[in-house]
Amino acid sequence: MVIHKNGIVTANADRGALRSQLLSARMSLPQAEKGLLDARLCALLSTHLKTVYGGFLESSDSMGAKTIALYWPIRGEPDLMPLAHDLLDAGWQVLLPVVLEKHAPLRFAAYSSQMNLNVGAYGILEPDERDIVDCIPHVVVIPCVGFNAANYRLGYGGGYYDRTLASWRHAVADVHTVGVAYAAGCVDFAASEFDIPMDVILAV
Ligand SMILES: Nc1nc2c(c(=O)[nH]1)N(C=O)[C@@H](CNc1ccc(C(=O)N[C@@H](CCC(=O)O)C(=O)O)cc1)CN2
Ligand SMILES: Nc1ncnc2c1ncn2[C@@H]1O[C@H](COP(=O)(O)OP(=O)(O)OP(=O)(O)O)[C@@H](O)[C@H]1O
Repeated sequence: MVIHKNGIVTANADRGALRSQLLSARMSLPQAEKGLLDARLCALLSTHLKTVYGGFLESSDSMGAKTIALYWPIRGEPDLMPLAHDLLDAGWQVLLPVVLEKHAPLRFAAYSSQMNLNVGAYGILEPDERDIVDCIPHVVVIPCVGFNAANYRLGYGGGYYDRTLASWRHAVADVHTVGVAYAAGCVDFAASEFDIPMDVILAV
């Protein structure tokens, strides 16, 4: 048995039970509180990007614009889309995940402010597949249902981000992975064989 510090109790290695308890806790976060936390997380991510990349306006260099993969929020995930618009204004290319095929790596498509999004797999809004780009993003921001002290994350159990990062393994040193979560998502669990730790977890 594992007693997590936020009071959740699960059997050892029961990722499914942990996932569903974390999800119901996250979905019951009051809207007003969520709004404040999301604004803090946008500010934290923005500061982090400035620290790593030296200011938004230098997002273009001789190699072209910097690319960042965000996500369209579902199931009470932090909403970082307000930051997407600031990043676009500052010259970043913003990408969103597209599930073209189940049990396969994610693809990423260019997002722009006025675009219409389609309802994709799992009911998640995503850009049209004609906007898919083949590049590996400089930064991938990954929502976490839970995370542990060693920067491993728990997602929805599809293994999509793990498969995607594994598929970039030859270039993975160039991809900066940022897990984002609410602090209540910090729990103890053992990493599984496919789990790839995040470079950084930002939690509010
Ligand atoms: N906002 C957002 N978009 C994202 C992700 C994400 O984590 N967040 N993804 C990150 O991967 C991908 C979608 N991944 C998903 C994986 C599983 C389920 C899902 O509903 N799973 C079922 C159980 C799985 C099964 O047994 O087949 C469920 O929860 O009921 C949803 C999304 C791509 N887009
Ligand atoms: N690189 C990979 N190759 C093959 N299967 C993989 C790979 N990565 C993960 N999987 C499979 O995906 C399934 C889900 O993995 P896991 O529980 O780690 O998902 P998750 O990280 O919570 O989900 P997600 O990344 O979609 O948010 C597991 O059955 C695992 O075997």
